[in-house]
Amino acid sequence: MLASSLRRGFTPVAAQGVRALSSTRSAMSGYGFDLTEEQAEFQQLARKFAREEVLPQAPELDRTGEYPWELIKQAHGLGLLNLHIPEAYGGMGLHSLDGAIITEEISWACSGVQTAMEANGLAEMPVILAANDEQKKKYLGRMTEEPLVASYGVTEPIAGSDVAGIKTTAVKKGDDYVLNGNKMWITNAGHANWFFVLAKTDPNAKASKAFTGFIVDGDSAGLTRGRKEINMGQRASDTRGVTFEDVVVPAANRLGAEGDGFKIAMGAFDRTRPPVAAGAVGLAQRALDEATAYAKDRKAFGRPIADNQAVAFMLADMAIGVETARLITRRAAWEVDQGRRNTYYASIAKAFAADVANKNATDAVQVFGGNGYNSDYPVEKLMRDAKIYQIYEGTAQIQRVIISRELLTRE
Ligand SMILES: CCCCCCCC(=O)SCCNC(=O)CCNC(=O)[C@H](O)C(C)(C)COP(=O)(O)OP(=O)(O)OC[C@H]1O[C@@H](n2cnc3c(N)ncnc32)[C@H](O)[C@@H]1OP(=O)(O)O
Repeated sequence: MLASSLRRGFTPVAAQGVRALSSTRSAMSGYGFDLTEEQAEFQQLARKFAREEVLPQAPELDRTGEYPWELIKQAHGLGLLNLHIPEAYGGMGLHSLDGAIITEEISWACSGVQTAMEANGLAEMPVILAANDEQKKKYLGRMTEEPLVASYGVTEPIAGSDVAGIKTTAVKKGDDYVLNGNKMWITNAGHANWFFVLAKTDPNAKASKAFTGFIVDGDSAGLTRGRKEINMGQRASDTRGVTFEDVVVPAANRLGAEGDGFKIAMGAFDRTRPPVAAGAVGLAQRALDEATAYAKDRKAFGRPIADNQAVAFMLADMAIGVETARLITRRAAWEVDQGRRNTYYASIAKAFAADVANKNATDAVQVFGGNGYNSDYPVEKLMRDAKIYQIYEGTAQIQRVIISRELLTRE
C-alpha cells in the first residue's frame, strides 16, 4: 500500500526535479557525519584528558571506590563539566550533540568517572529547563564558579522505574515547603552541594499534576546522606540513599508551578538519555579497541588469534554495534539541538547503546579468554561497568515501554 502510493508520486517530472536540485545542491544539505571544527576540538580535548588523566587512575578508583574529586576539579578547569549551563549563567551552553561527543571520550577511559561527571548534567537539567532567572543565577552560577557537584533526587527505595509511585511529600507551610521521605540510588549524593528533588504535593492528582520539583541545599537541616553503596561496577561513582526529615525548603526554591514536577523530570530524561547512551558507546568502543589489540597480539596455534574467523567476526560484530549505537546516539542528541521533542530517539539510543555496551564488554572478555576474567586486564571492569547502562536512567524494559508508547500514540 505504502509502496504503491510512493510509486504513484514518482512521476518523470518529480524525477527531473530531483535531478535539477541535485546539480545545484551544496555540500551542506542533507545528512552530514563530519564534526564541525569546534566539535573536533572538544573531542580532542576530552580525548586527551580521558587518556592522559582518567585512564591511569581508573583501575585504582575501581579498586578503592574513591570519589574522583581531583579529576572532577581538573575537568571543571578544562570546561569538561556542566556542559549545558547557558552562557548567561557563566556556562558554555554547549549543544546536546557537543556533549555526546565529549561524554563518549570520558567514558572510553572510565565510565565510573563519566557517571560522576554526567550526574551534574542530570541534576542541572531540570534547573536549565524550568528554573526562573534568580534560581539559575544562584544554583547554576555557582556550578560554573567552582568545582561543585549536584544530584538528581527522584528514585526511591520502592520506586525506580515507576516515577509516579514516589512517596516523598512536600507540604506547604507559609512561605516554605516541608519535605519528608527517602530517596535511593542517588548519584553524587555524598558530595552534592544541592539536590533536585521530586516530591508529591497533591496526593489526589494524576501523575502529571501530583508532583513538584525543588532545589534543596545540601546543608539543609534534616537532610541525611546514607552510606556509599558498594556497587558491581562504575565504582568511582558515588551512589547513596538520602533521607528528608522535616526539611524546610523555601518556596523560592520550587521549580515552576506546583504540579509541574513530573513533566520537568521527564523532560530532563529526554535530554540526559543521549549522554547516557554516549557513555555506553564510549565503553563499547573501548571494549572493541581492547579486544582488537589483544586479538592481534595474542598467539595460539602458532598465529594471532585474530587470524581465526571466529574471533575476527566477533570483532566485526562489535564494530557493527559501536558504529550503529553512535549514529542513533548522535541522532537523539541532534534532535534536541533542532528544538524537537526527542523522547522516541532518546529511548532508542539509550536502550540500544546499553545493549551494545554489554555485548561488546562480554565479547571482549571472551576474546581475552582466561585473562579477560582477571582484574590485571582491563576488560572485566568493562563488563561490570556496562551492566548499569541497562538499568539507570530507565531500564532496558522501560525504554521499550516509552518507545512503544511513542509509536502507538503517533497521529
Ligand atoms: C550518567 C548520568 C548519571 C546517571 C545516574 C543515574 C540516574 C538515574 O537513573 S535517574 C532515575 C531513572 N529513572 C527513570 O528513568 C524512570 C523511568 N520511568 C519513567 O521514565 C516514567 O515513569 C515512565 C516513562 C515509565 C512514565 O510513566 P507513567 O507513570 O506511565 O506516566 P505517563 O502516563 O507516560 O505520563 C504521565 C504524564 O507525563 C507526561 N510525559 C511523559 N513523558 C514525558 C516527556 N518525555 N516529556 C513531557 N511529558 C511527558 C505524559 O504526557 C503525561 O501527561 P498528561 O497526564 O498530561 O497526559
